[in-house]
Parts: sequence; C-alpha cells; structure tokens
Amino acid sequence: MARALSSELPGLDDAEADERLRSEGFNELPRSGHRTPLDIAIDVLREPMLTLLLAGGAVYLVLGDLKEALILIVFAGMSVTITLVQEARTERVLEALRDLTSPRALVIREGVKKRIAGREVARGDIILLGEGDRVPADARLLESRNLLADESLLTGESMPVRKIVADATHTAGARPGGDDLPYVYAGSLVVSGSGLGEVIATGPRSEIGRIGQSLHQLETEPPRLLAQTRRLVWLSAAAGGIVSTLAVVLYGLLRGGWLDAFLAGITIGMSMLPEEFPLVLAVFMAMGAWRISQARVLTRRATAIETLGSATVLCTDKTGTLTENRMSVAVLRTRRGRALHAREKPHEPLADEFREMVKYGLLASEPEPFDPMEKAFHNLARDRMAGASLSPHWKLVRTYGLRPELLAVTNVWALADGNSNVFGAAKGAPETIAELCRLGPKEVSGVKEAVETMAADGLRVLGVAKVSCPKAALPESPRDLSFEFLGLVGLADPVRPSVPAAVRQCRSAGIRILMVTGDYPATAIAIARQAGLDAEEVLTGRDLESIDDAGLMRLLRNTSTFARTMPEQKLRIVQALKADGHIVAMTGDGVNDAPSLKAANIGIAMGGRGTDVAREASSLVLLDDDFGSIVKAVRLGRRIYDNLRKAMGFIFAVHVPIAGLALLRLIFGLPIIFTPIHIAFLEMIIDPVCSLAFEAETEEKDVMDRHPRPPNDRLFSPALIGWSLLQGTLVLVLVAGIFVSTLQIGMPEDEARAVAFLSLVVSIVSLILINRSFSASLITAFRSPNPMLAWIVLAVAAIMTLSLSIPSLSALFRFAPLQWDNVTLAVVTGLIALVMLELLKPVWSERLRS
Ligand SMILES: Nc1ncnc2c1ncn2[C@@H]1O[C@H](COP(=O)(O)OP(=O)(O)OP(=O)(O)O)[C@@H](O)[C@H]1O
Ligand SMILES: [Cu+]
Repeated sequence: MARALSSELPGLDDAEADERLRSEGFNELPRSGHRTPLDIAIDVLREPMLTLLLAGGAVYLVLGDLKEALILIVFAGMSVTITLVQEARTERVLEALRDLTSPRALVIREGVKKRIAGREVARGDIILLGEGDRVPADARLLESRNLLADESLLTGESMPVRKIVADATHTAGARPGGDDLPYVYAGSLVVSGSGLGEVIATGPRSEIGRIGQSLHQLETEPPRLLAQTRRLVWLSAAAGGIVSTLAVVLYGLLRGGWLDAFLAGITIGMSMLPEEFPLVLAVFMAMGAWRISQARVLTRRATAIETLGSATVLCTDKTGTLTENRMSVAVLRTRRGRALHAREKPHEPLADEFREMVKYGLLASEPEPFDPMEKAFHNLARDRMAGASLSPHWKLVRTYGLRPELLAVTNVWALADGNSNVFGAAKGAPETIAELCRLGPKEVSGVKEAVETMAADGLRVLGVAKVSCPKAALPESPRDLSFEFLGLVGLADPVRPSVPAAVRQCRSAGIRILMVTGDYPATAIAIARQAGLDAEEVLTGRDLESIDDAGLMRLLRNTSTFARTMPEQKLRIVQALKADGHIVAMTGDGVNDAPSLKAANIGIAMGGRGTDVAREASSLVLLDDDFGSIVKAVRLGRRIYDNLRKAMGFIFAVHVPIAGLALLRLIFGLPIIFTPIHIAFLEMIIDPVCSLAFEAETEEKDVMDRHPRPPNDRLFSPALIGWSLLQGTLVLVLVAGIFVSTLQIGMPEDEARAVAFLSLVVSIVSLILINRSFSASLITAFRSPNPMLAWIVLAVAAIMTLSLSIPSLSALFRFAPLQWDNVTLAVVTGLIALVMLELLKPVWSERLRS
C-alpha cells in the first residue's frame, strides 16, 4: 500500500460536520463535579448572614413590626440572589476557560488541516495524532507510524500498547486493551509515533463515554488563600457569636425585654460577621483568571494566581519561548568545509555540492512537516532546488525517532520499483550524527570546530548523513547502520522582540531566569546573550549526571544556562531549586516534561506547540507560547494579590465602626443608632459594591520593582490588620462623636441618626480612596483612572440622596429630613477621616508593602 498522504484525504466538509454535531451532539462527556442547583441552594442556606437576617425578621414579626420584618426578608432574598448570581458568573467564567483549556484536535476538513476544539470533533472526521496528544474520539486507524498509546485511563493497564493500520479483516467493535488493534480510543494518550484515523464514535458513544469517566477538570479552589479567609471568617464569626450572646444575656437581665435583647444581639452578630470575604475572594479569582486570559495566558489552576506573585525563579526553554520558532536555513557546510550563507542570495539555485545534503535533510523530515526545522528544509528545497520534493516513487518504510539518548531522526525509504536496497537519511545533533558516521577523532574535532563557529552566532546546528543497505537487513537501532557524513546545516531562529524587555523586568522584579534547553551549549549561550540573560557559564546534561543533589543546589546559585538537558534533568533542577527555598515556575511542552511541570510550583505549558499531556500537568497555558506573556502574567498576579489585600483590608476596616457603634450603644445605653436594616444595607450593598472598585484598581507603581512576596506571607498580615483597625477606629470615633454631640445639642434622634449614617457612608467612600494604593498619595492615585470607582461613588451618592429625600425610604431607615447644614456636617466628618488617614498613611505604607 502506498503511504496515504494526509492531503489526499478530503475528510468531512464543514456543513456535514455541523450536521452531525447537531444530530449526534458534541464530542463531550457529561461533566462530573458539576454543582446542581440543590448543592448551591444548600450552600446558600448555610450562610450565617442569612440565618441572622431571617432571625431578625422573625423577631420583628413577633414584635408586630410587619414592615421591618418584610424588609429583612427582602434583604435575605437579596443575599440569596447575590450569591446565586455570583456563583453563576464564576461558573460561566470558569466554563469559558474550561472550553479553552480543553484539548484541541487536529482534523482534516475539506482537504485542509485544521485545529479545532475537541468537543467539535464529529463522527467521520479524519484526525491526525502525534506524540503527546490526547485522542479526542474513538477512531479507526488509517495510518500508523510506530504509534504507541497509553490506554490506562480505560483499561487500568499502564504499559502502552502498539497500534496498527486497519485492513478489511478488521470489523468494528473491538474493546480497548492489548497490542496490535487498529483502533484508538478517546481519552488515551499517544506516547510515541504518529497516525491518522477516522472517527467512529464521539462523546457518550465512545468507549470512555460508556464507562462514564470524566476527563479534565479545572481546579477552582485557591487552597491557601481560601483557607486563610475561611479561618478569619470563622474567628470573626466565633467572636461575634460570643459577643452577641453576651449582649443578649446582659441586655435581657439588666433591662428586661428579651425580644429587644435578641434584636440587639442580632444587630451585633450581623455587624461583626465578615461574610463579604469569601465573596470578594471568589470575585477576585474569577476576574483574575479572566484578566490573565486577556494577556493570552490561561489559568488552569486558580492557585497559580496567588503563587505567581511569589515566584523567584523562572526556568524557561529556548526554542519557541525565547525564540520565535520560525527556522530558516542560514548556513550549509559540506563535509569538505565549503560553506554557503544561504540567506545572501535567497533565490539563486543551489550549487551542486550542497544539493545532496539538502536532499537528505529533506528525506530525514516528515513529508508534510510540522516541526519548524523540517519546514526550513522543505522551504529551502522549494526555493532553491526547483521545488525538488519527494518523488512519488519513494516510499517510507521505517522511521527511527528522536530519543533522549540518540538525538537524531532517521527515515528509511524504498524505491517503488522493487529495488532491494533501501536508503536511510539521518539528521540530528552534530555529535550524534558524527557518532552514527563513526568519524575519526581528527574529523570529529574538525566538525566540532565548525559547529562552535556556527553556534556562536546563535544558530541551531544539525548534521546530515546518508546510508544505503539491503532491505532485509534493517537493524533495531540506527547505530547499527554505517552512515556517511554529508555536512552541517545551521538554522536561524530569531529571539522574540519582546524578550529582552521582559527579561529586564524580571531582573528588577527579583526573579531569576534560568534557560534550560535541549540545544547545543554554544547555541544556548549565544541565544541567552541575545535575550539578555546571564550567560557566563553553561552546564550540560552530561555535567549534571556526575553531580549529586546537594552539589546541584549549590551550582544552581551561580549557573543560569543549561544545554543538552534531558527531561529527567529538568525535574532534578526543579527539585533542587525548590529544596533551596525557591518558588519555581517552569515551562515545558513535551510528553516527558510533564513530571517537571507538575513538580514546579507553577507549571507553564505551551498552547501552540505543547502537547496535551504537558497542558494537563501545568497550571498555566501560554496561548501564544511567548516568554513575554509569562512576565505579563507575573505582573498581573502581583497586581491581583495587591488589590485583594486592599479589598480585604477595606472590608475589615469598615466592620470596625459598624460593630463598634452597635456595641457602644449597648455599653452606654444610647438610643438605637442602627437597626438590622441599616446594617444589612451597609454590609450587603455598600461594602460588596465598594470592594469591586479594588478589583479594577491599576497596579502599584513598583509592582515589578520589588522582590517576590515570601510564599508563606499571610494575606492578613499584622501590618494590614493593624492599619485596618486604625482606620476603622478613627471612623468609629468620628461617627460616634457626631452622633453623641448632635444629640447633646438637642437634635431629634432621627435627624442625628441620618447625620451619623451619612457621615459613615462618606467615611466608607473615603476609606476606598485611601486604600486604592498602598504607597501613592491620594492625589497621585487620583490621576490613575478607575472608571469602576467613579461609577461606584456615583451609585452610592444616588442611593444616599434617594434614601434621604424619598419619605417612604426615610421612614424605613428612621431618618428625619436633613437640612443642608447637617448634610455638610456629615460630609465634612467623612472628609476629616479622609484627610487624617491620608496623613497617617505614609507611616504605615512601608510596612504594608513589604
Ligand atoms: N526533528 C528533528 N530532527 C533531527 N534532530 C532533531 C529534531 N528535533 C530535535 N533534534 C535534535 O535534538 C536536539 C534537542 O532537541 P529538543 O527538542 O530536546 O530541544 P528543544 O526542546 O527543541 O530545545 P528547547 O529546550 O530550546 O526548546 C536538538 O538540538 C536537535 O539537535
Ligand atoms: Cu459584613
């Protein structure tokens, strides 16, 4: 059978595929772990705030205050709605991200190769499978080049199984498991080789669908932050519970009136409960993942958002991350040392002496190349050898793939006319090709010298060789063939223009960059220099073999460039760095990179050239493979964390005056300042809305000029809590002062309450303004626009105007109409808070930023 070139297969056309997707459904499995409305409802009902609101409503009902009772029940309804809307929004954002992180499939439709989402694969689609791919759907193989699949997800069997091409004797219906089946199954993994198949079953009709397994799940919880937040909520709730109980008992005993006592207790409980924390955290994480996705980086694990800000080392590979991965042949050098700078006269036909090596380079590549190096060979042959491509008489009979211990690709071809000899073409690392050709020491040193010269310009150098042997005598390893050396090819791959600036940013942000590449040492150094990395010294994988872990840890403190490394060595590097106390981000793309991506604190996979396995093991996926995007993500991670701290500090501060006023009233026997309605209004509308302003806040001026945050830093540091207490206490003193003094000069209670409430709301807005930036002054912060904040301030002003001017609302809040001078008084009180805190801020800002 002649090798079916994939371009000869037309595949489905788009209309057909759409039609099948409509009638048979998308290629996806019912998702487990999806929360049902009942789960969500139970969660919502467990919110203590809801219980408090309902209890308050019940007390009012017993007291016969129907209106108050209704209002609290309405607030309870709002609490439920806010939670549900929030859940739905978070779920939607996560859903969108899940779609993007779901595996992609390479299919042929209407004769062209296309990358589509895995869920859009339809029955009848022709799929292309390569090493590291997750098989998107069950398929019958039409072509298999040494295809090995890991079907452990379906069979539990961890040994990969061999796949063969289907012929007429195979009937459908074979089950997974065992060697030499012509089928591949959804959810299994291509461990090596490549192939082409026709989809026979998708979604729930696939084998995995029948077992009812589910695949990828996006982890949604940021464990450390969530744990810290939960702890704080618990502590506050416990404290609130104790204080409220005490208040109820004391009030009941001393003043009688148990219902009033309950109401007072509920007020205190509500005012001390920081129920906004988890809500705000959820919003920040979902919005954070969205913001990071705008920088073309997908978040697979929400933990990455918090870890990004403390990353101290970034290990990056070279090809495609630092460079563009667009290769072109720059230099050809024959065995005799004749060199041609291929880019000088790009369209002139090649001189005869260079043709053979290009031809064998081409034969050592895939007929339809995906690898940029192989594309470069094809391009050169097309442009300068009059389109010499593989003649139809050639037939590929055997491929020896790239292996970590043998960095070369060998293709063996037979002529269709039945000649008993076959022709092997090899290309690969020059050392390896020299070894395959069994070059003598003198020639080896000559080749080495030539490679060094080419590599010093940052070129990737490949050796090319040929061999011919009887068809029957093909050995297991290409080492057993006697190759003839043809020459060296230097491939240029420019450094991405964004890289040097991104490297500089990392430097000022205290993040070290290590380059860990599979390429030749001299090439690694040249590219490292072009990228602006430290490149005094380079260590190779071979060097690492003779060093123990402790030695490696020491070496890593000074060496930043690693060449000819193998994936296991990447893992050792990650582990040694972690043992040295670093927070490690590591990029990777291959199947073998998965362990090091998992081991790193932040595994970063490539969306473009990466394999599904690498993506599944990582917590971030770069959509455009660009190093610059990693730095953007780090920057965003730091900003998100800063803003989260600001929001948390703000909420903490706001609770101080609210709870304080409720307590003061009890202690000093003042008239009722705030009822549960005021508190519900403040805590359920004003606060959460205000915290959103922080999410949209622009980054601190020094985000990328300070050192990474220590990984065990607490979100609620003592400095932050102290600052919040200070702010809250100041507002408490001012508002309580206003309330008491207006009462003293004989102002009616309802008017004094309105003044106090208004001054509290103005103070809350002041707190937002103060906390927008840890470091910048109010005026500087004003210059960086935050449209969200402007809207929020307008909304708060509108709400306050309405509640003071519409009689029915005023009655509800027990506000008397305010004269202008009293409005001014309230606003001025809030502004005093603003000015005083602005003056105090410099004292704390140093501590807050560290
Ligand atoms: N398709 C190929 N044909 C021949 N040789 C190859 C091929 N791909 C890689 N090599 C050889 O193997 C070496 C290591 O390749 P490997 O893929 O490990 O590096 P890499 O991952 O591309 O580099 P980096 O770590 O910079 O991304 C290359 O320098 C090259 O000599
Ligand atoms: Cu609260």
